[in-house]
Amino acid sequence: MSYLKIESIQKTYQNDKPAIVDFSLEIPKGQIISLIGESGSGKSTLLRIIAGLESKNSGEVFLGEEKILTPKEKLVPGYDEIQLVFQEYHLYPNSTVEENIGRPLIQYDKAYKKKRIDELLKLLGLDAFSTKLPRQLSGGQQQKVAIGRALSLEPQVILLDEPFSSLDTIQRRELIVELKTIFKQLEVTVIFVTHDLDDALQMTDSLVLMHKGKLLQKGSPESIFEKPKNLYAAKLFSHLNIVSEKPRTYIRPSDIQLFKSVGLAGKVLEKQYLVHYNQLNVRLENGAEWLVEDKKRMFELGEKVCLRWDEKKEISF
Ligand SMILES: Nc1ncnc2c1ncn2[C@@H]1O[C@H](COP(=O)(O)OP(=O)(O)OP(=O)(O)O)[C@@H](O)[C@H]1O
Repeated sequence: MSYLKIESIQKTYQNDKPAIVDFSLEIPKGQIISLIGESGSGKSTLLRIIAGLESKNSGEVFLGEEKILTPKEKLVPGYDEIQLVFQEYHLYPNSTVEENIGRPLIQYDKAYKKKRIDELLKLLGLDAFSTKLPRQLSGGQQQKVAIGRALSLEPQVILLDEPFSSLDTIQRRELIVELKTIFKQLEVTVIFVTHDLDDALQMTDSLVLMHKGKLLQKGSPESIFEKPKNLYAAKLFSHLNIVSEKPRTYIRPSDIQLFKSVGLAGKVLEKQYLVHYNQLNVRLENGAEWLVEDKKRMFELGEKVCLRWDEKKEISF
C-alpha cells in the first residue's frame, strides 16, 4: 500500500507559468526515491507542498490516511511527521551540536530529550562532537547535525532538498552511503531531490524525473537508461551523438566501439584523459563531431579512427 500519496498537484505562482503540472506519485513506506530535475523544474515547490508549507491550486497529499493541509488550512503550518532538510544547514551558530539536534524537542521531558539526542549522536557518528559549535565541524558533519535535528521528532518522511550540493565529492559520497544505511534502519520514507544523477544513483535505485513541473518518467535507472522517454531523460545519463542519416536517432558514446579500419571513419580532434577511458572528440567525414570512449587508450590526436555500433543500441524518439 502506498504511504505517501501525491494526487494531481497543480501549482501556479501568481501571474506565472505553472510550477507543478498534474503531478501524481505514490511512495510505499520506507522507500527512498530520488527526484531529479533541472533548475526550475518545480522540485522545491513540490517538496514544500508535500510538507504542508506551500499552497497549491488543486490536488491532495496524503500521509497514510491523513490529508496534508496547506498553510491556509492549518494554524501552525507543517507537520512533525514530515521534515525538510535544505542545502543550507540553518544551524544555530552559538549552540552546540547536541543543542542544535535537541532544538525541536524543547517541549519534551528532559530525560526523553537527552535519550533521543544521545541516540541520534550515536546513529550519526557525532558523539565526539556533541559539545562542539557548528563552525568547528566540516560541511558534511554540519549537514549531519541538520539531519539529526530533522530526525529528532521521529518523522515518518524526510524530504532532502539538494542537501549535499555544498559538499565536495568525497564528503558527499561518504555522507550519502552513511545516510542511506541510517534511513533504511529507521524505515523512514525519503524523497531525495538532486540535479546530480550520480548522487541519485548512490542513494537509491528508484528514480523520478521531473521536467517543467511534470513527472516525466519513473522507474529503475536501467529502465530509464534503456528506454528514456525523451531527449532530456536520455541526456541525463550521457552525451548523445546524432546519427545523421536517421531522423531523431542517437547513439551513446559508451555504445560505440573503436577500430583502426572498417566503420564510420573520422579523425581525433581532441583527447581528454578520464578515469576509465580517454574521451575523444572525433570529426566524422560528413563534418559532424562525436564524442566516443577510447577504453584501451589507443588513439592519438590527428589519428584516423573508425566507429562501429550495434543498431539495437540506437535511441530514437
Ligand atoms: N516563491 C515563488 N514565487 C514565484 N515563483 C516561484 C517561487 N518559488 C519558485 N518559483 C518558480 O516556480 C518554478 C519552480 O521553482 P522551484 O524552485 O520549485 O524549482 P526547482 O526544481 O526546485 O529549482 P532549483 O533546482 O533551482 O531549486 C520556477 O519557475 C520558479 O521561478
